[in-house]
Amino acid sequence: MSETLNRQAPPAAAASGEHALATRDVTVRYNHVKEALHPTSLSFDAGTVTALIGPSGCGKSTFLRCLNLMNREIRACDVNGQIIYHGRNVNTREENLFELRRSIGMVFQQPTPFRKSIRENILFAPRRHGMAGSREQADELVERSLRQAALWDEVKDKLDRSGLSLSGGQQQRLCIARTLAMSPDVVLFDEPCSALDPISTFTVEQTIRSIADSGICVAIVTHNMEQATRVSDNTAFFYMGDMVETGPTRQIFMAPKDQRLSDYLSGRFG
Ligand SMILES: Nc1ncnc2c1ncn2[C@@H]1O[C@H](COP(=O)(O)OP(=O)(O)OP(=O)(O)O)[C@@H](O)[C@H]1O
Repeated sequence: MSETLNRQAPPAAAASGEHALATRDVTVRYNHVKEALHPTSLSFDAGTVTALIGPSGCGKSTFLRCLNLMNREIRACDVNGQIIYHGRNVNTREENLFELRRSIGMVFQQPTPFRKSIRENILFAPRRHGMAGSREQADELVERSLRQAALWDEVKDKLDRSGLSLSGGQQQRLCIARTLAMSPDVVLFDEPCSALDPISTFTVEQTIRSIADSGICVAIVTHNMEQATRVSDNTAFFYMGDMVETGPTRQIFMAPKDQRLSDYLSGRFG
């Protein structure tokens, strides 16, 4: 834990003055009534991992889904406030979701490979976006994406096998590779390891870290405090729909300011 917390400061992506992603007073209501997320302002920089932590039902997944407008897929869900992607508010009806989600990818709790070969899992979205035209380009994209997700060595000789034939941890890395194939500059992870064994978790965490180290902005919802300390640069703590405290991960875990965060970290509730 201390080794992770001693990590050097993340690349100064914010040196340019612009966050990869930010929210300003974002709120979410389900069924047009219940405010599950109270006004939340948070920013995310390229090359960093931000962990979103807090007890069950506090609104972390709700908030994460705001970041690529995924809550739009939920009926009667209102998202207000600004979601600013490279300086532009994308929380407008005019926003092209297809294009936005190409740049802001998402990996879910349960690995969800398509019922297709490993190769076709990677190429599915790029083809829909008119990428990966020639056989050579497609091969290059498959290899690059699988390498980035630390899966290439394990599957390079069986790219035509079904993605579903892989183990759970490999399936999750296939889903990560599939997301990376679109060359996103933000990747959102919603509890990506909660269905995985410890060894697969370790590999996925390393992958998440290397994705951020390659310059991509990463946000991850996690229940696992150790995981937050291992992979993240910054942490935001949510409680009952409020983003209560945020800061460098070391500070959040070593010197929490808010009593609720202190209580949460000491296991008084969870
Ligand atoms: N589709 C939905 N419709 C109605 N209410 C919802 C919906 N999704 C979430 N909620 C409610 O919004 C609140 C926040 O839920 P959310 O899933 O964002 O919390 P969370 O912190 O991610 O929890 P968990 O860690 O258990 O996944 C909860 O009260 C939840 O019941």
